Amino acid sequence: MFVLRQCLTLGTKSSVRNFAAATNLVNVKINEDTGVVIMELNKPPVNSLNYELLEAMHRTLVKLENERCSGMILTSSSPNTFSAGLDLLEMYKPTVDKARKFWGMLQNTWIKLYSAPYPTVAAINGHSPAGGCLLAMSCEYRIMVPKKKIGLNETQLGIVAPQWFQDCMKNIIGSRQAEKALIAGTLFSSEEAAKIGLIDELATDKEDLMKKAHDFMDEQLGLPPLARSTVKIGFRKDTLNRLINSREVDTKYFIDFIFQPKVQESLEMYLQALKKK
Ligand SMILES: CC/C=C\C/C=C\C/C=C\C=C\CC(=O)SCCNC(=O)CCNC(=O)[C@H](O)C(C)(C)COP(=O)(O)OP(=O)(O)OC[C@H]1O[C@@H](n2cnc3c(N)ncnc32)[C@H](O)[C@@H]1OP(=O)(O)O
Repeated sequence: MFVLRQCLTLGTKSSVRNFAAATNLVNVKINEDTGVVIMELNKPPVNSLNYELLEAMHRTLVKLENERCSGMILTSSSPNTFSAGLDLLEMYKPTVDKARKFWGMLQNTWIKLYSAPYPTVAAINGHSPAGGCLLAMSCEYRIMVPKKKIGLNETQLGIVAPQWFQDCMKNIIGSRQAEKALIAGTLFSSEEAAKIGLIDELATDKEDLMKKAHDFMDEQLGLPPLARSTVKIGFRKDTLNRLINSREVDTKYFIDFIFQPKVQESLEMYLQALKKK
């Protein structure tokens, strides 16, 4: 399998097809021999997750259900950032309708990604705060380049990571570590994240990152797919159902929370600080 993949990636026999996407916010390539898909987030400069990017991801995930997709590697085209998390502009002075639509699409995308039956790997080639960390945590396996930051830093911004973000972290690093990290809003270095198990492997550089992602995929493709996915969904169903059964309440929390004047003030200050950097 490894040799076959090397031949394919080195281009001796090009069987990689661009997956027709309605936008260029995600670049999607499917290897027609192995069925492995690479989904590259492509919203410069930092892949902040606005409605349009989430919608493009969601549409791709739906489309993959009807393709011969055997696995998916999620990565980013940005040189420095995997994803900067939710687009703060979606939360800063939106209309209620816009905020509701945005949150609904975030929920849709997360449900699809978290419940994908095929193996999913986050090839984290840059910083991955907040919603970026959520995307990475929703994959089954995480590999990260050195000296970048990852974590649910919401508390530090004066906002609260939603319950399902928190659940994802708890499922990966355990309740005690997650409680400490969430209360403090810790952003871990790649090296620290590897120590506590928030990421599974450290890569030496971007080339090594993709090699390791394909290695993990090769291992998974050797397993009986139905047994594999049944176990995966068994582990994830409580977390999934917790959101699925309370989507409306979760949306109401979000709307009530972001429309508080203090939260809007914090967002404004944070946005200004980011612009001044
Ligand atoms: C009871 C409670 C119930 C329910 C919960 C209710 C509410 C919860 C609500 C929200 C949950 C939110 C989760 C989130 O994801 S919030 C987003 C958090 N993200 C961050 O804190 C990251 C911010 N960005 C950075 O730290 C950096 O940009 C970086 C490290 C990712 C990359 O650094 P660089 O130096 O490479 O790039 P910059 O110069 O900083 O940025 C370039 C450019 O991009 C703009 N930008 C950055 N991040 C965002 C973002 N998240 N949204 C929008 N825009 C962003 C930045 O301002 C720069 O813009 P300009 O080029 O200056 O115009």
